[in-house]
Amino acid sequence: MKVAVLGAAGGIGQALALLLKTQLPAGSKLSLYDIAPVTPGVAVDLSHIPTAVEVKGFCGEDPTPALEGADVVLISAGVARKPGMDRSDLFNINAGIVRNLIEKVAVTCPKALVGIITNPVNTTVAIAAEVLKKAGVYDKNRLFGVTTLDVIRAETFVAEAKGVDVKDVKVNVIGGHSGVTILPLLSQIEGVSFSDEEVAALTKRIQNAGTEVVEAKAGGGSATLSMGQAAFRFGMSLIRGLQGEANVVECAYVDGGSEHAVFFAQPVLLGKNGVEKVLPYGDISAFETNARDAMLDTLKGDIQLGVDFVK
Ligand SMILES: NC(=O)C1=CN([C@@H]2O[C@H](COP(=O)(O)OP(=O)(O)OC[C@H]3O[C@@H](n4cnc5c(N)ncnc54)[C@H](O)[C@@H]3O)[C@@H](O)[C@H]2O)C=CC1
Ligand SMILES: O=C([O-])CC(=O)C(=O)O
Repeated sequence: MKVAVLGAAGGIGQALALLLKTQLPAGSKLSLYDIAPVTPGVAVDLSHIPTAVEVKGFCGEDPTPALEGADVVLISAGVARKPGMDRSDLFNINAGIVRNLIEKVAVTCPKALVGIITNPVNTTVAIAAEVLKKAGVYDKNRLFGVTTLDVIRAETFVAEAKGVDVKDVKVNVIGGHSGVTILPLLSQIEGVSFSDEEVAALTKRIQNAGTEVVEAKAGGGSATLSMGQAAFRFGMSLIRGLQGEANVVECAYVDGGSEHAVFFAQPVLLGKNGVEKVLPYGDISAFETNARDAMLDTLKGDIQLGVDFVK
């Protein structure tokens, strides 16, 4: 199994690379790429950790050597938010970065499963899809917007609020990955109940959790360590699916035939070809139905921005 991390010298990339180096299955290859010249050094640093995972680092303008033979590509290359910015403010810089990287993926490892972390995810995933379509290699089952951070935040905050073991809390988060497009389905969580006020407050906190970190870091960036963990969880689930493990389910932002929007985050069953099956997200409350319907104009607008960028 070969995993490539693009943006590997950054805050997310380094945290993710550490987790992958220590926990990928024995015999795996880890390939780190970033434009930053420090990247080969990050790989040398990690290579001193005694695990049976071979790690190589690449820098410069061309990611091709890092992508050769990759089964999974996780992309966190780009710029992060500062206080006062929305994720959409990152579009101007990150749209072109994702387009250029995906052009190389399309040529070098068109069959790889690709997880996009770079914001604004609602739009960058649409950009990636259009680039892959142009290259004639688009497979909707192999492209994912990584929304796992919303899931782990929801699970953490619910466990804290209800005083239950976080291991027992499973939350589906649907929609997209910004503001009102993030919709945690709190009504479905087994074993806990919430007042209307609690639902409103928890939903808002989960939607604004990225901003909570951006403000706490006070100009020093956005979530990196929790995102590293989230990307690791998602990347490992992709790998477990590729290896034929049964019942590997994650929420992700996919082109899954949703009635709501071309791309929509919902639970998917992962397998040897990426998305094995898009799963229904189940019954939702009146509050959640309203929130879902209210997000759709924003989400569709975000997606269209990506489509137009490539056209
Ligand atoms: N999907 C999600 O839930 C989350 C997404 N993010 C997003 O992830 C992205 C990365 O965040 P951080 O790691 O904190 O940023 P960072 O600034 O620490 O790292 C980004 C890295 O990308 C590299 N880079 C820039 N242009 C590149 C290119 N053309 N090719 C290869 N590498 C390039 C930089 O050299 C840097 O090392 C941001 O867009 C951020 O908004 C952050 C948190 C959560
Ligand atoms: O908020 C940001 O800019 C980074 C991000 O996507 C998150 O933490 O969810």
